[in-house]
Amino acid sequence: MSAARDIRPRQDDLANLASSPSASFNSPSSHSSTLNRIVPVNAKHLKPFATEDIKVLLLENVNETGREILSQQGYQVEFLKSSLPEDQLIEKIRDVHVIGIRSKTKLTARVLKEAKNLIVIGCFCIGTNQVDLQYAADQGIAVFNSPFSNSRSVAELVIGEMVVLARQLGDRSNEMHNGTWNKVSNGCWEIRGKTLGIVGYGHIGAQLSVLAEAMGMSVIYYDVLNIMSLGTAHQVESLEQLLAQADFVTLHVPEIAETKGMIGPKQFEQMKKGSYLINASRGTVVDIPALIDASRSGKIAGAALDVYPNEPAGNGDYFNSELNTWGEDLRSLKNLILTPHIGGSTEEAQKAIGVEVAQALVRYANEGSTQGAVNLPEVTLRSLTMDEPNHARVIYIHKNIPGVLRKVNEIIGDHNVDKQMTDSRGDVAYLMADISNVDTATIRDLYTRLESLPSRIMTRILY
Ligand SMILES: NC(=O)C1=CN([C@@H]2O[C@H](COP(=O)(O)OP(=O)(O)OC[C@H]3O[C@@H](n4cnc5c(N)ncnc54)[C@H](O)[C@@H]3O)[C@@H](O)[C@H]2O)C=CC1
Ligand SMILES: O=C(O)C(=O)COP(=O)(O)O
Repeated sequence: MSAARDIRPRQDDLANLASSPSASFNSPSSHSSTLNRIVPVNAKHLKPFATEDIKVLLLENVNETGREILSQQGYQVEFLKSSLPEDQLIEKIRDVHVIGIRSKTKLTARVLKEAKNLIVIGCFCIGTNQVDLQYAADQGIAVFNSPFSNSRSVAELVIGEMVVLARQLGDRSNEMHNGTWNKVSNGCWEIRGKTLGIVGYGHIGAQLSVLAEAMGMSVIYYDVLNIMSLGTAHQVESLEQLLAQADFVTLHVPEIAETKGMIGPKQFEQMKKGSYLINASRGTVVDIPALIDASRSGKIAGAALDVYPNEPAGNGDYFNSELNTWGEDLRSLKNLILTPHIGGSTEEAQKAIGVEVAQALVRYANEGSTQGAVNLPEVTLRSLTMDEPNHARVIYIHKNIPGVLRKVNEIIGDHNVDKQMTDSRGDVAYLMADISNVDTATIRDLYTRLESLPSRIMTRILY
């Protein structure tokens, strides 16, 4: 069995590498020109560095299932319960190879520019709008998420909220907490027989559709894609049609340019009088001042919000509601449920997300597999074993321009390439090749030559 080693870009090893007899390294000028280092690692699994060298930063209270998987790899795992303000994030991210976040932490181009050692981002949630995915891809940084592990939790929350809104339970409960007995049936309804309008019929919307029908509701949905309906739900052609028919409108779209302010004054006008709005997608999808107006005027009979345009960083922080033009805020409204972005916050969801995303991070760091990545082409080769002596896996992330593969194959083609896979996504391409019968000096030489190609974004060699 051979010793397993790895070559990886790493900024803080200038001294080690500059003295390397078999390779020359230039000073770093950008993320993609950071330096590499060669570290022996344990022979059972191939690692990108010596395991104890990998620095992982986990923010926003990532579940312990994920923390354990990463710690068991021997990585250095730093865990924080909340997100960080941008300046502190920039300080911390400079040093780390792997970062795990949830929906709050914004990984903008400005932040990522400082992340010289970063190879991968794990979003321990569904949404990836908080990450500049294209910038990350352009730097060769892979991004993973958990596409559906909390979908059911969100769908169940929405079902619960519809009953709570239809029966004004939030207000009744508040009154009782204040010592007031107020037994009313006016404006209180069953949800059976009502129409639910789902905007965005993806993982959450579709799951909700099934649950709502089981409660006796009729389901209509609007989506930019033509999507097969479940049960007896049916797709409508426009948002306007949905708003005109639905007793409950619930939003399950991603935060993208097209969905910002999707529900504003005009859409509240188009809703049925006495209907309800639920938003557990992203805060920017609903115009909050318009919601306040629609609630004050009695156009809508209630609303449930789980997400906000500006959310506090951590527990205990002050929640500041936006105001309408009259200076009225959300907290003053009747029959309004406000929850602190807990749609996906169940034990089941968080445990499953912890496992799923941490495993993807380990697979990427240890083996280079981009299966499930949201910003890079999905490329995978079968798992590496250390049974094959003098075996190396070349990972070459490069600009998707003509002629690159010829150049790469000129470099690796003199060796025994056992398998190779390449794919592109937009301007970025990802190549993986397993090579046998190569010694350390050859690996260094391959690395140096690949690094010197103008198409290079990031080179990693696992061995
Ligand atoms: N409150 C919470 O804790 C949680 C919130 N979320 C949010 O919910 C969103 C939806 O989640 P999933 O259902 O898993 O996403 P998904 O990607 O499975 O489904 C989204 C659907 O929205 C549709 N869509 C996109 N743009 C649209 C537009 N302009 N008009 C109509 N439909 C449009 C898509 O075609 C897709 O079918 C996530 O992006 C995330 O932001 C997700 C999980 C938890
Ligand atoms: O999964 C998502 O997109 C969510 O919005 C849940 O976010 P969270 O992990 O609770 O910060």
